[in-house]
Amino acid sequence: MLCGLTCARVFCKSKIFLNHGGVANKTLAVAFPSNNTRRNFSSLPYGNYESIKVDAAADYVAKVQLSRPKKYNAMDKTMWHEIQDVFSKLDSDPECRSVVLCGHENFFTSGIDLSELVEMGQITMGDGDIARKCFALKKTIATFQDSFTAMEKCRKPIVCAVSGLCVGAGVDMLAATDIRYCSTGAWFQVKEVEVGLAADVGTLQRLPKIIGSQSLVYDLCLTCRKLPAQEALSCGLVSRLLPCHDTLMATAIATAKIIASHSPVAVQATKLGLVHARDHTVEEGLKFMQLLNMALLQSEDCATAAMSLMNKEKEKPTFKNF
Ligand SMILES: CC/C=C\C=C\CC(=O)SCCNC(=O)CCNC(=O)[C@H](O)C(C)(C)COP(=O)(O)OP(=O)(O)OC[C@H]1O[C@@H](n2cnc3c(N)ncnc32)[C@H](O)[C@@H]1OP(=O)(O)O
Repeated sequence: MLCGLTCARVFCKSKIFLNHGGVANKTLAVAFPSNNTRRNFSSLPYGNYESIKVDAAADYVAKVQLSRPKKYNAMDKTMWHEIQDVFSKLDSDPECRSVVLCGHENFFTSGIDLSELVEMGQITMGDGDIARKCFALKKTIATFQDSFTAMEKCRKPIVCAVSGLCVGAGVDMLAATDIRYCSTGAWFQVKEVEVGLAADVGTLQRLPKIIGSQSLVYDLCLTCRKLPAQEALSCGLVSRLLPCHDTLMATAIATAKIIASHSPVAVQATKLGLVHARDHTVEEGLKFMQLLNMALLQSEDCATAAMSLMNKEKEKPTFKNF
């Protein structure tokens, strides 16, 4: 903190001095190094996916689109694997600062590909020892869980845009994202009980912490009724309801762009702090932030941002990738 704020003061003074000397741009060059280039996320290492498409929605904003349209984006093994893979890669890609996750304009996803459930059923049917079957199933469930947990672990905030249906594992996935928007006509269904399962890839853990009402959580999870867009908005499952898919996408991208314009250090630390806060007491969360910020307050981003505000700069400062 000391280092960051000291830098801010030094920069601040030098700007005043340089302004008098009429070379303010030099100050900007020193304070806001611009080493940034636009990245096309559709190239390697993101170019070889089958069930998802990865693209650049804007500078520093990756767009991940679920893409098995003939099956309403049902999640087969490939898609589960690719979701895990892409969010792990985006997590450590310094040129990605935020992500927009979307599906098709008529469907986000119809949940797990039912053939995966059949395959899991076959494990139980086969001859062989029950303990070994149990461990095989446990491993499969853990692999599916890891896909969505990779989204939560990805330090880059994820803005999820849902149009049309979002069923079963789609809700588990949605619940692992950070900002959720939908368009008119979207609907959500926690369908697992209807297919003879208890949801096991995140809905039961994350949904109660997203929507305040326990009664509504039980209602949705036990009746499997379809939650319409307007009710999803009023219960807080989504924070914005847009009139159509195009406006939804434009709004989600605009939000992701704003996030990408901020200090990546501050943004990523904020996501870490919020995910931690969800699962800990206030006291534990405050201690966690002491430890996190005793490092991060020393970032040059803090000096840069503070100086820009103090000097009432018209242009937003730029920050190095992270
Ligand atoms: C360890 C376990 C981990 C995770 C568990 C997750 C649990 C879940 O996800 S539960 C939810 C499972 N999903 C479903 O039950 C949805 C099943 N599908 C439907 O109910 C309907 O298809 C629909 C989504 C409501 C859409 O209906 P409709 O508009 O009439 O279109 P269809 O003709 O039915 O579908 C078009 C095409 O897509 C195929 N498809 C749709 N969803 C799935 C799916 N989940 N799995 C596999 N295939 C799916 C459907 O069969 C059609 O394909 P065709 O080849 O054209 O027949």
